[in-house]
Amino acid sequence: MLILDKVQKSYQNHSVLNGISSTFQYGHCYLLLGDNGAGKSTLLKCIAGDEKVDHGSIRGNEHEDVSNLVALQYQFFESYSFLKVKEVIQLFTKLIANPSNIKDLYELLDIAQYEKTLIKNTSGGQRKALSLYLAFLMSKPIVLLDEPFADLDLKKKKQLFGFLQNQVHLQNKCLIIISHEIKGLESLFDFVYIMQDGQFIEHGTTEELVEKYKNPTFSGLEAVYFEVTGQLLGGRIK
Ligand SMILES: Nc1ncnc2c1ncn2[C@@H]1O[C@H](COP(=O)(O)OP(=O)(O)OP(=O)(O)O)[C@@H](O)[C@H]1O
Repeated sequence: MLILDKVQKSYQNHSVLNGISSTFQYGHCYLLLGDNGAGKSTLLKCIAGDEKVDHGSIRGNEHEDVSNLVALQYQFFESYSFLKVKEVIQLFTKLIANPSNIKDLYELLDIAQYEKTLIKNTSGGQRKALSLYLAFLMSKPIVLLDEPFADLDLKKKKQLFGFLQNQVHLQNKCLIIISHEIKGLESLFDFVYIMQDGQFIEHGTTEELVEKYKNPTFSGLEAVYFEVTGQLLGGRIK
């Protein structure tokens, strides 16, 4: 279990997380929605221990340090410029105590097609795919993903959807996913949290929220997001 208790974080007097509290369980997948700058990435970095919180706490059961239990996929992978993709994967596989066998993810992300490319010459999409692969290679029980579906075609999105479902239900992981590309993927998410100005302004199970918020133009979570924030998923309209 991951417990956030009144988490606060500021950058140079700019308050980014304003007292966030919640509990996240293993075997569930959580969708984190919010406008640009709402604080979503900062929250994931704090959970991963990459950023220190100013006040409040992030912990597991019995006050355990969760940062060792967490793998974070970054939006951009900038390291190891002069290594090839395959070499980075080999390096990580050697460094990790119990690397996961995730051949299906390797194939799904078409990594074989660019495994001989230097990191500095890979495309943004390929780097993202590599960071997604490394996040799962690490065999951590809590995995935090930042826009994993972006840059994937519909077929790949569906395959990744299946992979993530398997990670949650068969591997009993806790996934927290920032994603604005959720059309047709809603059933992956057990719970939805909507962030605004560093706070959760709404949360609940996907079913509860879809039942609570209806809209004549939008359906599913698009309707929920519009009703709660007055904005379109992925773009402002107010
Ligand atoms: N290292 C940093 N130093 C200073 N300000 C930062 C830093 N990281 C984030 N911020 C600021 O914190 C706020 C929240 O940023 P964050 O990246 O967490 O938002 P987000 O919800 O993930 O946005 P997006 O959807 O655009 O990625 C923004 O105003 C951003 O400029």
